[in-house]
Amino acid sequence: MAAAKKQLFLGSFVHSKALDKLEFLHGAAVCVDQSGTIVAIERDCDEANAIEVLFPRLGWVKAEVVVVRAREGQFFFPGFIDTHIHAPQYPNVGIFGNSTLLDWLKTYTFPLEHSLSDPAKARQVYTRVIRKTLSHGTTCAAYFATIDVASTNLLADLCVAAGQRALVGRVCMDVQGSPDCDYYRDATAESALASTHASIAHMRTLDPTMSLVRPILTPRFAPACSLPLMRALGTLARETNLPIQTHLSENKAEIALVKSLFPPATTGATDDSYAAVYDAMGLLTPRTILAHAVHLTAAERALVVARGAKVSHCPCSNSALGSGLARVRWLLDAGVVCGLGTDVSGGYSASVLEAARQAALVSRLVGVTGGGKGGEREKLSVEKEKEREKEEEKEGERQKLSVDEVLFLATRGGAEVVGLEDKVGGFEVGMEWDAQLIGLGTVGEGGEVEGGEDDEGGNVDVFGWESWPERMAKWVYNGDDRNTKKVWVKGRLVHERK
Ligand SMILES: O=c1[nH]c(=O)c2nc[nH]c2[nH]1
Repeated sequence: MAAAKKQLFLGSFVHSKALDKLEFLHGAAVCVDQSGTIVAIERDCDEANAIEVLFPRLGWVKAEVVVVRAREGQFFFPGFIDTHIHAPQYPNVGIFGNSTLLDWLKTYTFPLEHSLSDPAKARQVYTRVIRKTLSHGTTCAAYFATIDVASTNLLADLCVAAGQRALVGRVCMDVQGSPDCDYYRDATAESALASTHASIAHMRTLDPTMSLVRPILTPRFAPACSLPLMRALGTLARETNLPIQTHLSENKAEIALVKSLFPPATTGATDDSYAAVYDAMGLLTPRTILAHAVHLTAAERALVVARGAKVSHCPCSNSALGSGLARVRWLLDAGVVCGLGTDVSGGYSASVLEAARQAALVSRLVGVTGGGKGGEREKLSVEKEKEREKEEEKEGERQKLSVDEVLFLATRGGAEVVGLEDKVGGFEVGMEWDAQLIGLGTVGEGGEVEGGEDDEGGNVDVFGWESWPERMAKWVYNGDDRNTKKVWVKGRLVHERK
């Protein structure tokens, strides 16, 4: 369902123009037609100008247009794209104890996912996770559901009803005892495939033009999938052009497990790396989303680039489960397209803004732990050692992701990861109006927050002397859903903070 009316948005607009460059448009106008498409963007244009100049150009009549104004200090920003989130795990956010990936799956995750074959529970959880993510400005999410077809289909139904753009994947996992999920798995590769077809068919009927919701093939991760299942999903991807999502190289024990389960002689892979297993199964495509990619080797990175597969960087989860520090600059340097994932509930928050904040912070740690290089260190003379230290310091600095960069990953980068870069992620004529209205707190002369001491600005206080880049930094490092005043998808208002 799109916007029913023509809309004129007025005020400040901020979006990414390049990885390291936010663009600020102040006193601007954006026209959005009934289909939710941006049809005009005009700088230095107030309401009177828009009516006088833009409307005749568009053949619009004033009476048919709804006007939405950003107040002084507020700004429109593209909706966030969560490139990796497990909808059924939402009730577990923040609950992970001291576990690491494989024991976390067994202790916390599989029992919860299994329980969502209860339709009432699935409805409760999925309704909540959609509302929660919309309230944080997530206009598009790549969701893992569960192995249950009915509740996966329900997730897709609820996304359409709530107006959230989504890729919805029925999880495929047919391996017995690896890792320890006999009660929660597909009985065979054939039944996994049949269930996948059933949920694809449902989504094709639900949204035939895939204007909001589309299916995505979802082999959970190599240790939970048989070779016949992975091979069949690779073939299906080739035949249908459907996107794929899976996990790659998240945790060292997982990587060791993959090496032991899939020696190259069994897969026909060129080497024993994790990425090579997926490649041999036809699962590395330009439409593949690889979550985590924390411990990739240089050869795996080159393979990912060669296949055009994309990476979902999940810093909250990587830190919570102690998986490691993903080297995002190292990935970007090689041309890997990256976006951000909350990875609920390995990740403790459903907020992409939190993921952006953690991406910035983790990149600073990558910088001080060897510039993303690692490995054996050659012994050098004192002089040469000093030179090396200087070089490493410089390289460490370069690992840091700026505010502009993490906001790019949260929007434009994410759009490319989910294959929607022509539609969403920025404000351009021809793109769709997936946007959020952000409001920060304005501190008055007496130190009070204008509009009242309620949650007007949430955790962000703006004193008025900050530059716009500084306001963006305050938002990234201190903002939350209290700053997300309104959210639109395809021109439709899907969330409003009361
Ligand atoms: O962060 C993760 N969450 C999961 O649910 C999962 N399954 C396999 N590997 C995984 N990693």
